[in-house]
Amino acid sequence: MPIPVINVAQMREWEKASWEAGKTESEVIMRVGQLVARRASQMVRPGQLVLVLAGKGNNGNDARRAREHLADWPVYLQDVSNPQEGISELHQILDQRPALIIDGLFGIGINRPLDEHWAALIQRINDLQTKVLSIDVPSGLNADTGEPMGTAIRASVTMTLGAPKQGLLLPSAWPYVGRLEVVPDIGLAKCPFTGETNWTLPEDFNNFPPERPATAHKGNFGRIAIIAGSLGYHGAAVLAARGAQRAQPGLITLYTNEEVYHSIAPQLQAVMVSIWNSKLSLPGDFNAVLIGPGLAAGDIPDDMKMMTRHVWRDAAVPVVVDASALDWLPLAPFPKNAIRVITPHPGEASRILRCSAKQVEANRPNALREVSKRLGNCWVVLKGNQTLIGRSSGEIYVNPSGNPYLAQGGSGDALSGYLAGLLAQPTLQVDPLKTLRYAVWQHGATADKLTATRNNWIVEDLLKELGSVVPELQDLPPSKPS
Ligand SMILES: NC(=O)C1=CN([C@@H]2O[C@H](COP(=O)(O)OP(=O)(O)OC[C@H]3O[C@@H](n4cnc5c(N)ncnc54)[C@H](OP(=O)(O)O)[C@@H]3O)[C@@H](O)[C@H]2O)[C@H](O)CC1
Ligand SMILES: [K+]
Repeated sequence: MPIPVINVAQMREWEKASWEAGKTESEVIMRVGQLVARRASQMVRPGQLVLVLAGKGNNGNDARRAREHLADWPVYLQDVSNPQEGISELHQILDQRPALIIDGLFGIGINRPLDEHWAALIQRINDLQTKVLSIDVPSGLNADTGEPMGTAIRASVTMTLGAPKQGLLLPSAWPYVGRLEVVPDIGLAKCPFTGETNWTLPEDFNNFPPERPATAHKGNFGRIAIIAGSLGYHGAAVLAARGAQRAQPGLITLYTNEEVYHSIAPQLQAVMVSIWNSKLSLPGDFNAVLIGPGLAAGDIPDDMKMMTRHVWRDAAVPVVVDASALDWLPLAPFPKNAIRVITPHPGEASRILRCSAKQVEANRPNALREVSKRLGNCWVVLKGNQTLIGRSSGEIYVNPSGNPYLAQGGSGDALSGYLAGLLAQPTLQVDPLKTLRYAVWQHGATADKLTATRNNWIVEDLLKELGSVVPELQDLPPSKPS
C-alpha cells in the first residue's frame, strides 16, 4: 500500500473520516503513545534521563501517553501550555541535560507564529544539542510549508503519524526534521487519499526479491556488463562490481581502461575483468549494462562515449548510467519499454538541466521530472537526503532509509552496481520501479544497520552487508482491527 504525501487539511479529513468510521481518538492516541515510547527507548540507554514536553493539544496527549510506557527510564513529564508558567522547574531539568527530549509541544495544530516566550524556550532546547524525538512535526514547524513559524525544534528524529506531511519533505524543513520516520498504522481508517508522491515502507518489500526456485542456475539470473574505471578512479570500478555481486546476478563482466586493468583485476575474483576496446559490441548477450563509475579521467576515449550513446539509444536491455557518463548521454529517444536508469546526485542533475544544484534542491520532484523528460522519460534516482525515484510523469517515491554517514565517496558506485545487478535479473525487470525502490531502500537500510552499531564504517563495510536487511523485521506490529 503506497503511503501518499499529504497536507494538513487532508490529515484532518482523514482524522474526521476515521471517527465517522467508528475509530476513537483515545485509541489512536494510546497507540501513538506506545509507538513513540518504543522509538524513544531505542534512542536512550537504561537509566538515562528522558524529558517529555507535552503541549495543550493532542500532540501533547500523544506525549503524555508515551510517558506511561517509559516505566524503565527516569522520566520527567512537563506540561507546557504557557511557556511563562512553571518555567523555572523546566529550566532546572534542562540544566540536567536529559539524554532525550520527547517533543509533544505542537503538531499540525500550530496556527500562528510563536511568540517570544515560546521562541526562547525552543531556543534553549535547541542550544542543548541533545537528542530530540519530535512527535508528528518538530514543534513550531509549519507542516504544509516546511517553514518555521518564527522558530522550531531541531529534532534528531521526527516520527510523523499516518502519512508524511508535505512540508516535512522540503529541504527548508530538513534541519528541523532530522531523520524523518513515518508510522503509517496509528489505528485510523484506511487512508482516503492517493497521490503522485509516495513514501516507501519496508513492508513494500516483504518477500522481495522473490525466493529463487530450487532448480535455478546462474543462467536464470542474468549477465551484466559494467564499463567502469580509469586512471585515478580504479576503485570506483571495484566498488561498483562488488555492489553488483551483492545483487547476485548470474555473471558479471567488468570492462575497464587498460591503464587500470592491473589495479582492478587482482581485487576481484568472481567478477570477470577485461580491457575495454572500441570493437566491443554491447549489449551483446548481456541482460543489463552499467556505465559510469570511475570514468572521470580526462582521457576517456571518444569511442567509449560513442558506445554509451549507442547503447542508451538502441539496446533492448536495461541500461544504467551514473557519474561521469551522465554527461555523455544523448537527448534522443530509446526503444519503447526499454529500461533506462540514471542515478544523479543534485550536482549531476543540475549539469543535465543546466541550472544550479541549489535550483535542483529547491524543488526536487520537479527537477526529477525535468531530467527524465530531457532524457527520453528514463527512470531517475535523484540521490540525497530522501532520495527520490520516478519518471517524467506518474508516481514518485521518497526513500526513507539511509543517513548522513552514507555521504562518502564510493557509496554511489556501490549503489549503481547493486541496482544494475538487480536489474540484470529477468524476474526483477518486470517491475523496474519496485526494483529501483528496493535497491535504494536496501542501500540506505544497510547504512542504517551499520550506523546503529558504529559511525566509523566505510564503503567496504557497506559492501559486505549490502542486501542483508530483511524488510519483514523492520515492520511495526499492526494496530488491532476494528
Ligand atoms: N491527525 C490525526 O489523526 C491525529 C493526530 N494526533 C496528534 O494531534 C496533533 C494535532 O493536535 P491538535 O490538538 O489539533 O493540535 P496541536 O497539539 O498541534 O496544537 C495544540 C494547540 O496549540 C495552540 N496553538 C497553535 N499555535 C500556537 C502558537 N503559535 N502559540 C501558542 N499556542 C498555539 C492551538 O490552540 P489555540 O486555542 O491556542 O489556537 C492548538 O489547538 C497531531 O499533530 C498529532 O500529534 C493524535 O495522535 C490523534 C490522531
Ligand atoms: K511535536
